[in-house]
Amino acid sequence: MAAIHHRHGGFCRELKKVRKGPFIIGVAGGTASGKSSVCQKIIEAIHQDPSTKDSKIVCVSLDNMYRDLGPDESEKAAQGKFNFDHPDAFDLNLLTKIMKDVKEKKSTQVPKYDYRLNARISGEFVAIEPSDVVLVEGILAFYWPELRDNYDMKLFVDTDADTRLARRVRRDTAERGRSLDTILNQYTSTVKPAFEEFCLPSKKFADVIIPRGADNTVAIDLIVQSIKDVLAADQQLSPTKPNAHGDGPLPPAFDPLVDSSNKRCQTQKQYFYSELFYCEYLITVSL
Ligand SMILES: Nc1ncnc2c1ncn2[C@@H]1O[C@H](COP(=O)(O)OP(=O)(O)O)[C@@H](O)[C@H]1O
Ligand SMILES: Nc1ccn([C@@H]2O[C@H](COP(=O)(O)O)[C@@H](O)[C@H]2O)c(=O)n1
Repeated sequence: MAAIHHRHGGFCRELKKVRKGPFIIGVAGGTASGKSSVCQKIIEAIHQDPSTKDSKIVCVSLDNMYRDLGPDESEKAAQGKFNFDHPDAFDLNLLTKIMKDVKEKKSTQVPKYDYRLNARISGEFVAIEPSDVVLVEGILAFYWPELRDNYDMKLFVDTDADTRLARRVRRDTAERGRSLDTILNQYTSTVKPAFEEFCLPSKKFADVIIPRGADNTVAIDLIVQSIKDVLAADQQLSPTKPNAHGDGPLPPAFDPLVDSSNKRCQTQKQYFYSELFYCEYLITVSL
């Protein structure tokens, strides 16, 4: 029941024990499905809303977690023959360390990665500051249970393979210094088989599947609304906020009966969420 308790903590004081760190969202999907674009849209929407504009939201990309290659592997990579879509291509220790820092709301550093050199850029890092919401995106974001278990919400960006390949050709020729021949060889020899073996089966872990990626504004709006609800609940529970309710009665803003009687729900969307919260409240109290 942790997933229900922690997401709508206004109903349940146990929430404080369930999630102390940031709200962590895993975002998986095939290459060029639109994972980064979806994350960008979510971040923009949170920053644009006056009620959440001061919340800290950050994206950590598994693209920066590729491990260093040995000389033979580098040679293969230069020819487009190294399998960057296999779990072994990633630095799991680094990933684990960064997730630990992020969960504990500690500042951390993610190495910058150069796709032209197939290597980390020596001495260059992206700083990740302690955040309220952390998006973790990558083709294998759901693959490792130890990574997956950190997520409070899991999104799978589901874009058809033709569209993804077309986008990858455009992107990798323009931004990653690849020839068309190398891209197509890599795609058929490693990218596609690894997608089918490691990425696609992980779709079953998703809470929300987003067809068409960043074009799916309805799905993104719903996800953003859900994040805003979590941020609002966190604010209510924060001991530093003057309106924190501690062990007292439930705050009116989170009383499901008040919400479902529509006093606080001006829009249909809000009403939908209050109904959803009420259902979760009933499940919670019945356990
Ligand atoms: N909805 C879209 N329409 C057109 N191009 C898109 C769309 N979403 C992403 N792209 C382009 O496709 C490429 C891959 O998108 P990106 O969001 O980086 O995917 P991923 O993070 O899954 O690799 C980028 O060049 C991006 O500009
Ligand atoms: N040196 C590298 C490292 C990775 N790739 C490819 O990147 C893809 C993952 O990134 P997306 O933004 O597309 O999700 C993955 O499919 C790798 O094949 C690469 O080509 N070279």
